[in-house]
Amino acid sequence: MTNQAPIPVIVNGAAGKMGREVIKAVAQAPDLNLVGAIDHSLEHQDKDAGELAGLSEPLEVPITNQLEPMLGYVAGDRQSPPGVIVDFTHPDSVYDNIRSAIAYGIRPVVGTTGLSPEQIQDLADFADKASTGCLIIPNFSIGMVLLQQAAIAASKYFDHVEIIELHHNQKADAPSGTAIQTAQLLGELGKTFNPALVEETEKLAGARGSIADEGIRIHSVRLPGLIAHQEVIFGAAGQIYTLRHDTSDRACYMPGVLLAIRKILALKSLVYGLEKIL
Ligand SMILES: NC(=O)C1=CN([C@@H]2O[C@H](COP(=O)(O)OP(=O)(O)OC[C@H]3O[C@@H](n4cnc5c(N)ncnc54)[C@H](OP(=O)(O)O)[C@@H]3O)[C@@H](O)[C@H]2O)C=CC1
Ligand SMILES: O=C(O)C1=N[C@H](C(=O)O)C[C@H](O)C1
Repeated sequence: MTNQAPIPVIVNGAAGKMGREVIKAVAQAPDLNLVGAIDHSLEHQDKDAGELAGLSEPLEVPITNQLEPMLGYVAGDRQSPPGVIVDFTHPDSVYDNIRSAIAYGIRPVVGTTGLSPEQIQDLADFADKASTGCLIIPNFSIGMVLLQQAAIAASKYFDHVEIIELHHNQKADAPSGTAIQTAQLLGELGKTFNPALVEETEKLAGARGSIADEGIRIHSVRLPGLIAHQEVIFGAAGQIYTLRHDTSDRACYMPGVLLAIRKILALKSLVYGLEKIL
């Protein structure tokens, strides 16, 4: 047991599916202190974050849509460790949210997907200049890290691979951040995947999915009833090797989110991917 003051945590996207889970997880962690809950939706302004998240007791933290005043308030508290903001918002807002947080010295733990490689590089440069930790984690579940590691191991032996990601149909971005990261991890091995055997014609545009930089095809499925699922399918003569990860509850992301909040205070730059902090 240490006597260290709890880490102040702000949740952005507090009324969303992930935001509500994060509020519950932070509220139950004795070394963390939920100090702010932000959501742009006017519907939820001034509601108690704990009650909105389904906790039986209020947390006395009202939802607000005022990001910058909240960042300023937490940055001004010199008695506590540096503040952390957890972002599960929207691809359209996440870049600006991260820049604002870093400008105030508040460490961003980012789950929101949809950032472009150029935006991530720009944020890495900004975090470097500010000597401020920033974590961008396309997938917080340990099962996905294990799937990706297994895919990296398999790719040594297979030259053909495609990815199918399946999500609920309220997801804004496609392909998923996780699928893009999985293709990047395989691409980093410097291998050319999927050498074409015939000239292919798409009779319907998109029939063969999108092609990530690494030549790996990604197919996106969106249906009600799904949460988040991914298959990485390797093929070779006479055999198929399939890796699959399924989520059945968003609670699966919370150990990774809490780990990221605790680890970010020791970082001075941007780190991408949960596997780098395990
Ligand atoms: N890294 C990971 O492990 C995971 C990442 N994700 C990603 O997290 C993001 C959020 O997912 P999810 O919770 O399912 O989505 P939701 O739509 O359920 O939640 C997003 C919330 O953020 C709000 N919001 C949108 N824009 C802003 C903004 N500019 N400022 C503050 N709040 C805003 C939304 O309000 P409104 O609905 O009114 O627009 C909503 O309440 C997605 O990018 C998703 O891909 C999801 C699961 C796991
Ligand atoms: O929107 C989601 O739900 C998810 N988004 C992330 C992604 O785009 O990879 C992580 C997980 O797949 C759930």
